[in-house]
Amino acid sequence: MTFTGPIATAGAAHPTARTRLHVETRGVVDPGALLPLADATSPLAWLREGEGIVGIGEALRLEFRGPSRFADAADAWRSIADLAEVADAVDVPGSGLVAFASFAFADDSASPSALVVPAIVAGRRGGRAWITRIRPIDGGAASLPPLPHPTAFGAPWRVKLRDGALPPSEYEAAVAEAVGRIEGGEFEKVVLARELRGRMPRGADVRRLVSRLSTEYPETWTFAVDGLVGASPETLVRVDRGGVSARVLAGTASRGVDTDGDHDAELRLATSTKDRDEHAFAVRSAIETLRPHTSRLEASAEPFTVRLPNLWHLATDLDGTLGDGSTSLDLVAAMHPTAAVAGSPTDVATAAIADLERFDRGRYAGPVGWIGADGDGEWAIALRCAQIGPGGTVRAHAGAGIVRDSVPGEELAESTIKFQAIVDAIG
Ligand SMILES: C=C(O[C@H]1C=CC=C(C(=O)O)[C@@H]1O)C(=O)O
Repeated sequence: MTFTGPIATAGAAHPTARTRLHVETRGVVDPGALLPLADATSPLAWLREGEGIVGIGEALRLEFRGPSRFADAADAWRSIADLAEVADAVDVPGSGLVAFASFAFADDSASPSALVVPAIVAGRRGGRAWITRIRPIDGGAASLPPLPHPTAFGAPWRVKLRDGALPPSEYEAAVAEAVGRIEGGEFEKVVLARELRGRMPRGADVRRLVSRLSTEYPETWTFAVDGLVGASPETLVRVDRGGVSARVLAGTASRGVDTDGDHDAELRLATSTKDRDEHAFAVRSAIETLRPHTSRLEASAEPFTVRLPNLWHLATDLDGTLGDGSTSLDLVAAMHPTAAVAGSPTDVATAAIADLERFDRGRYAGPVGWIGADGDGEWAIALRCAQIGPGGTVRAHAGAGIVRDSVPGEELAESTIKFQAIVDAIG
């Protein structure tokens, strides 16, 4: 697929990477919950443990497609940040100029990757709250947008999700085929996903879904960017004043039904050769891609277990120091797709996904997050999520890492547990 270049859409009169933005951040009395400030039908949000940012309106929006989507977005952002006039009286991660972004998983996806600079950002971090107002300097609004007001959530709504592409029997067949190819030496690991579909009622308040996810999964990154809503436990990369960190996840077990069963499930996962192998591929790929950009990079010595309400994961934390002046988006470009969502080796596994899944993942398993004017930012892998499309269509995806010892029925069950976050929140 060929690159079509940044596509100017809403926001400023003719928004491009050359658009000059005026940005003002000032501290405010803590407004309490941030979500009631967000737009009801297309909220922008990045939340964890009661902190984060929400965006309202659009000052600038750029879209990117094709294999160069990350590099093009990174270049565009450098230009936008260089040209912006920023007065930031708060100076914490997320204050000042920020863009929310979400990228398609595959180079040939029909889904555009979007970089959205809100007209207003409301944030809270480390006990400080702020409001940022952003306007285009040329040809746009002459004054800053008005301060936002909270609005009550609209009526409750539910969506019944049904099997979409790769229904259970076909998913199991794809897993069996993948195991055969692994045994044949074609690749070592591939991550295969399946789809659920539904339709939201007209005018549904999407903040209800975001709110349910952040309440039920407070330790995850709850995000809403351009219709992509989810609660991801996996930090793709975080850059904060020269520090780089990531949380690699791969290897999953469902929670036990009682305390003893739960402890057994955790222990089985921590000692499972199959899960540790699957995890090792993901850690290796993350280290290999981050190392050239860091002057120091350390990984936790052993994988540890992370507990979510519905499942256990094996996790490894990476911590390092940026060595080459990369922005967080440059690192995202280098790291995507990790072995946690593609497989290993990356190229062969990515081709096998296209071949075995035979559907467009859209932004599922792509990077989602925010970037600031200095290039710092926080990015997750878009997991446990649903994409809300035109007319209220909903597409949700969940997958599992397939290795030599994978059993189709067990991988299907694992994908079902992973769906639980979004299925329970939406349905
Ligand atoms: C591909 C997904 O999860 C990845 C992240 C954590 C654990 C995974 C696993 O155990 O297979 C997957 O690699 C998904 O949630 O759709």
